[in-house]
Amino acid sequence: MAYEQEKQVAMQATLAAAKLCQRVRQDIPPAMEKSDKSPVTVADYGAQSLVCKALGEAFPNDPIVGEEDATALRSPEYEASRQKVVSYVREIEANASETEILNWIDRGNGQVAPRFWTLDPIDGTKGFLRQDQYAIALALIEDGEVKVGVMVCPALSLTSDDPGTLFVAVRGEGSQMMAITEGELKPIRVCGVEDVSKLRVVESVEASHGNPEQQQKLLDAVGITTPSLHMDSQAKYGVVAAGDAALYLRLPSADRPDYRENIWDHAAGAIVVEEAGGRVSDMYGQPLDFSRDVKLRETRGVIVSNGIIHDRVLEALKR
Ligand SMILES: Nc1ncnc2c1ncn2[C@@H]1O[C@H](COP(=O)(O)OS(=O)(=O)O)[C@@H](OP(=O)(O)O)[C@H]1O
Ligand SMILES: [Mg+2]
Ligand SMILES: [Mg+2]
Ligand SMILES: [Mg+2]
Repeated sequence: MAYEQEKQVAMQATLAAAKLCQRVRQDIPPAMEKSDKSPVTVADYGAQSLVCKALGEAFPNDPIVGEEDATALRSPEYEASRQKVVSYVREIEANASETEILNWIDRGNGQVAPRFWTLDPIDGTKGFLRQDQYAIALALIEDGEVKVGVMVCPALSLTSDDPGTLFVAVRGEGSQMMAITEGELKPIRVCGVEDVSKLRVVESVEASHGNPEQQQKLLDAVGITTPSLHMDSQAKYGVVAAGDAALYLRLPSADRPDYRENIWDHAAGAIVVEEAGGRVSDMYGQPLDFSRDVKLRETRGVIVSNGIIHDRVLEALKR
């Protein structure tokens, strides 16, 4: 099977990161503020450290484009947070030094290349802080295409009482999911359409990450009457891939028309949905191009669907 080593390493690494995130969340972490005013926690740093360590060992030549870097954490001001990151990472990597742990985080400062990984160590940090949904999202991009994607959603329960679901996809080989404590992967498929009005839709929790008014107008135009589920992070892609929702809408925010999506916020989710039989595009039907830049410069809005209703949504958007 193609990319088998990449798939296994990515799964092990993101599961270790998920374990760290769950540990941090038991202790109710405070958030630090980044220069763009968005939150980051010791779990974001710890998760990035663990995933980058594993990838660096298995694939030393692959750059990693990660969301976080250790600059703030190295400053005297964040001494206490740094110590916490070190202590949580050492619960999993017992012999790691502080220098190693910070250097692993900074492995995520790689550049887009013909083959590279993109990592969101915690997607949905606000959800993580609220005790809601979040995801550890990792994808391999090669020759202009996402080839492997893994998302661990430690607070998402789809199969059993076990909270925690892992999604994984390899290009051309379908998508799978498993309950994280069970360890057995099962194929997943998007849902069909019997009655459009009853289709389930997922949207962001944070109103500013989309355009709730426009999204509601669009749903009215398509004829969907079921109230949307609001969920943080790429878990939204997971529920579409697993057939629990038919549509994920993310129209450009009216307050921030200049905002461009980051590749790590979509790459893993996109391949998981596509390989489950769904479709991912921008609001004009254009595919998302993860191979050029850290930002999806040409992408306006993101539409994720079971495939069947995609054109109907794009048509309604045109109108
Ligand atoms: N204005 C704007 N528009 C679109 N997207 C934005 C915007 N601001 C931030 N972000 C990114 O949203 C990521 C979380 O997305 P979600 O859809 O999960 O939002 S939410 O969790 O429901 O708030 C979040 O990812 P994380 O930083 O990893 O949490 C951000 O990268
Ligand atoms: Mg963030
Ligand atoms: Mg994110
Ligand atoms: Mg993040």
